[in-house]
Amino acid sequence: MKKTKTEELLEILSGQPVIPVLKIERIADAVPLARALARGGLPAVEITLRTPDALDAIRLVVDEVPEAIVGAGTILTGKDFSNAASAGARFIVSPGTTQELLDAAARSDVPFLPGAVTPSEIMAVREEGYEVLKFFPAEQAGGSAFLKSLASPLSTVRFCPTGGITPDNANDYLSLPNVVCIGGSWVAPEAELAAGNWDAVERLAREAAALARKKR
Ligand SMILES: O=C(O)C(=O)C[C@H](O)[C@H](O)COP(=O)(O)O
Repeated sequence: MKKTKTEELLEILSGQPVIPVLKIERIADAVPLARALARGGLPAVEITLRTPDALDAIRLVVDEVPEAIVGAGTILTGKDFSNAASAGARFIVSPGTTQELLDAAARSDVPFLPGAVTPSEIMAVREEGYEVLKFFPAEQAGGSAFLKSLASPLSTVRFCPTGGITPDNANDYLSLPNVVCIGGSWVAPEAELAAGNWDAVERLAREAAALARKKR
């Protein structure tokens, strides 16, 4: 039987503890970066639409790095959604949720990870059929303590928190029952990208991939 979009999304997100959030300034970095992350054990990545070449970067990685699972992030409009889906993104991530995005997601076969923070926002998105959500900006919005408090009243909802997460606080999130994975940019630091230091990126990815969902 064909998987539902939620099943597809959960399969991708639960495959690794950390989803790298990538801002690709130089298109030439896209392929070696995705390869280094995959070698380190993080094949699923979120390429954000925050740079002019982001859609081209998605296309390139989809074409040239078959081991990568390419998602698109910073999706703010219905047009962004359809552009990213056409570029080959396998999942679509937004920092928040709008009706326009929900409509675009409903028309598409590509799974959507919508953002929500407050109980009311989460309940509204849940009414639309979403039970796997992005929680952004995680640290600034209340961090792991906030997420933990959502687990009992909103027990069916699970999150991928991002924003301000580092190796130092990663386990605070990964140890929560309502966290599927975390997102973060620390595995692809700008300085290492600028220097083309793919071995360093691979090392960071390997460390991130080894983060365990251990209990506190
Ligand atoms: O662009 C998006 O779609 C976002 O929601 C933002 C990113 O997830 C965070 O910017 C990552 O946060 P840092 O790891 O603190 O850099």
